[in-house]
Amino acid sequence: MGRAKRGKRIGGRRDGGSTRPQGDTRVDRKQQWWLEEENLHNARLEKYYQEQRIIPDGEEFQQFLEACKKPLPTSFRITAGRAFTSQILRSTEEHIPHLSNIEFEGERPSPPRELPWYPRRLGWQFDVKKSILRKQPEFKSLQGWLVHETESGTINRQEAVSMIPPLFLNVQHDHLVLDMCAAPGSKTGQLLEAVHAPLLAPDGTTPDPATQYQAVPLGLVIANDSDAQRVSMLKHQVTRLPSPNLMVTNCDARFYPNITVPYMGADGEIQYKDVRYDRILADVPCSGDGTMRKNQLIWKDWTMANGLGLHKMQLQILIRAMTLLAPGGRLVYSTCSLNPIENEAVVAGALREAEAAGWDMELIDTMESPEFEPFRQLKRRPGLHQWKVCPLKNLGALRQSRDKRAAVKARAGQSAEDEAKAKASAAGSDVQEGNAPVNKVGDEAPAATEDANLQVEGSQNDASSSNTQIDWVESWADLNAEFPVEAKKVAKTLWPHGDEERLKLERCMRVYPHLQNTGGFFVAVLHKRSQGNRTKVDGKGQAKSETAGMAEGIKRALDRLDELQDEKASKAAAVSASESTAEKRARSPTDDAESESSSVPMKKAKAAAADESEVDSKPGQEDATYEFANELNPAAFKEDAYSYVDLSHRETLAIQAAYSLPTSFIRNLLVRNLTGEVQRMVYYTNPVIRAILTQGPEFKNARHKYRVPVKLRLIFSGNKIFARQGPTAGEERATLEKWRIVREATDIMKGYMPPQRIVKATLKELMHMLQLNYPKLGDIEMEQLKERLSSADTGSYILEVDAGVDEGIGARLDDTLSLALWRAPHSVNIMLEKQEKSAISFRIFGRDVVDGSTDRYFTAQQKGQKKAENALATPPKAKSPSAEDDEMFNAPAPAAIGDGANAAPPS
Ligand SMILES: C[S@@+](CC[C@H](N)C(=O)[O-])C[C@H]1O[C@@H](n2cnc3c(N)ncnc32)[C@H](O)[C@@H]1O
Repeated sequence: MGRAKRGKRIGGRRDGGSTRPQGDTRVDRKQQWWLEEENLHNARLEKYYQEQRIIPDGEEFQQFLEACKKPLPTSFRITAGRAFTSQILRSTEEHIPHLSNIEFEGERPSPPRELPWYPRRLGWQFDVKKSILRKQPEFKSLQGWLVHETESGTINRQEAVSMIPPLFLNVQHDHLVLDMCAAPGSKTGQLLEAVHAPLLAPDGTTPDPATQYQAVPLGLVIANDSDAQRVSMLKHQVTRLPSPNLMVTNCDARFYPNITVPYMGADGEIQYKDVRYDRILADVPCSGDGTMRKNQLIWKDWTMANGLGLHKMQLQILIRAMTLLAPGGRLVYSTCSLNPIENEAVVAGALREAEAAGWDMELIDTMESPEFEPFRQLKRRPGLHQWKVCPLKNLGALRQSRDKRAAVKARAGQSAEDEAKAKASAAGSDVQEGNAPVNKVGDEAPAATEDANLQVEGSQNDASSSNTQIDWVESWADLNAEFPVEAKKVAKTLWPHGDEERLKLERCMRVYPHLQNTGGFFVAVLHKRSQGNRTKVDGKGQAKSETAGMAEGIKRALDRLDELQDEKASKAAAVSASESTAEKRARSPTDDAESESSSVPMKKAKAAAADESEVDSKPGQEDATYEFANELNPAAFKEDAYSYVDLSHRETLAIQAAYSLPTSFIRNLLVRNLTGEVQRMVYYTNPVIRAILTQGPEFKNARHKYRVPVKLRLIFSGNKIFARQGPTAGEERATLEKWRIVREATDIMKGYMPPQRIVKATLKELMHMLQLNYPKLGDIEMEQLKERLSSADTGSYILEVDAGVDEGIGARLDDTLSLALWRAPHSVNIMLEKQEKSAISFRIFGRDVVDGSTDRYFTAQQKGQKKAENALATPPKAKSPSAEDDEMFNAPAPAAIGDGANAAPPS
């Protein structure tokens, strides 16, 4: 029973969003409990942290407790590096004067204020009651704006403290990043944004705005979570920020698999190596007591056992992270718990393990390093050198039971002796054994059974329990001396070892609620200096690890492999053109091998890597279906295949020709079927992901025709790029009409569009198009615009609006705006959902100019009908994790979000 409960807690810890599906009755329980303020008290929790001395006893500890009992302010961050980033920042600032000095029902709510430690003014926080948001007009309008922008992905609701760990990773364009415990994905969002647009340069200065944003950077983010349900929330969250640089996996972080890739170093040789990451985030499952301001049930449910039960798993995850980190790489370990057992004890345990393994790991001093200068204003306390341990939740019961047994034993011994003496004195003769009424030892005293555990746990769970005594144990040796059987199950790493100063644990960061009105958090930033004696060597004597900055070597190797493939293909084409069938038959079978002679070491390395493949194969499996591949996998895993497109397929060639795309681009087009045929939706990934998915032994191996990355349990990758238009009865469409560029691909395609496929528009023309929403060509009243659009062929375009100001219409655009445009035979459409068009209109024109009446997809009636249809067709979905539980960010009526903008527009 106890174990099941703990398991649930691990998977269910929430941070930056809730996991609870709509209609979950636990939400009601929470709300009910929330209202009773006297519940915000837990004598054991308070005593535990007082005795741990996480904060000096006295006045400050009281301030800490008071802050823990106040509701958490709302915070959000503005998506960095996108076309509208500066516009959103300006809108946020423009709201402030309107929200200052407002009095409502006797209160003066405070306007949003920036988080002083968040770089480039992109983090914000405010503290306003829901009743004010609903009724007070200016705050109501702020809420409407936040709803629009959150849905558009330009604003992200996130707890302020949860924004800290990714900041200290300072992710750059070429970083290989692993987010080990990623769901629901608030921090993954930050990491992904940073790969596209780093918040800071590597030295902590502001990056050059001209090069800050890259649509397809070299690096990648792998977001992983072991909980299948939470992984689907993660997928939902990250697809708000479409990226070709993301993979989502579903593995246990403690055993996160090695990913093997080709790598070309300075010597020009291609070797196969295991990926070692430049940046790793281990935001591990924890007891979550730092979130008590948001999740007030913590006051009720907290027990010491929560942290104890998680310590071992946290340590295992951190050690795996250290293993997977590239020398020169950086790792952040974080929890939203205040408990040293889950924090300093884990970091110290892992550092000791690293020392033993010969890895040069150290904690980074974030106060000293100039790179972290921008975060100086983050108020924090140093990590602890000392903490206390109560290693067993039932220690009191064990002691009682032991003492009782000893007493019984003593009594039994005493009475036997007394009786013997009495008998001896009465009879004056020898005592006859067996006559004495000796109790069986242990009859009365319960042993240390589960029942005993449960009894004690029950009393500990009671938040109002007056029994606050905590049975601290000085050291593991003391526990072993007292209870050797139990001690064997307890990790020695729970206790300080006396080396905490040497390990510089003070460099860890503790953020407390009272310091700057936030939740509580723990963050440790670690650095790996050099590879020690644990460097793995494969059968060929090649080092399998690599220093930071691997992405470039992977790309170089992939380019060379592509070249070799092209050479081979053109040779084969030349041979088949010039040779007769008879000559072909006579041709030496070694010719093909010779054509690759320059890559002999590579072939050997590939063979060696293929031998390491973990997936089984049996003869005859080549023809098996994808379902069969699932049977190979013990844990059920259903995902469609990932195949890069067949370069010689008719549709691939047609897309390539229609959009004049280089082969190097086309190679990165991905489809979700076994054959690589281009059928309905085409995705795009960056080359490093292609290297992982096509060149690793799992995928190279001929046995794995299924192209389902079973070992990695890949759940999601690829940015939608082309969508096939609906079938046209009886006629073949021209390619440009058939393959539409989807809106998520605008940034990727911008740099590749032929000039004739870019349509320029002024701010006034943009306004006109938004007003018409989905105009027939004949409805366009601006003659030049009408002419430009009418003379364009049907198909996909990028509509480009230059930055500028048009005072006549009250418009201002800070950065060039690019939007996907579809030119149908009789109409044009900006490929955005109506809500997004409204959001853009607000940003540029300060008001919503979009005419809803011509919206063909989202009229109120259709919305209602669609919702009803969906409800019948599909089980209820979990809410967006970023929006749940937060009225501020919830649309009053559910918005029709879905494939609308990407649905095939009528021709
Ligand atoms: C603190 S939450 C992560 C929050 C997330 N980083 C964010 O910012 O949204 C911890 C996550 O770890 C996951 N988890 C628990 N055990 C795990 C394991 N052994 N391997 C990987 N993930 C695990 C849980 O499912 C949970 O989603």
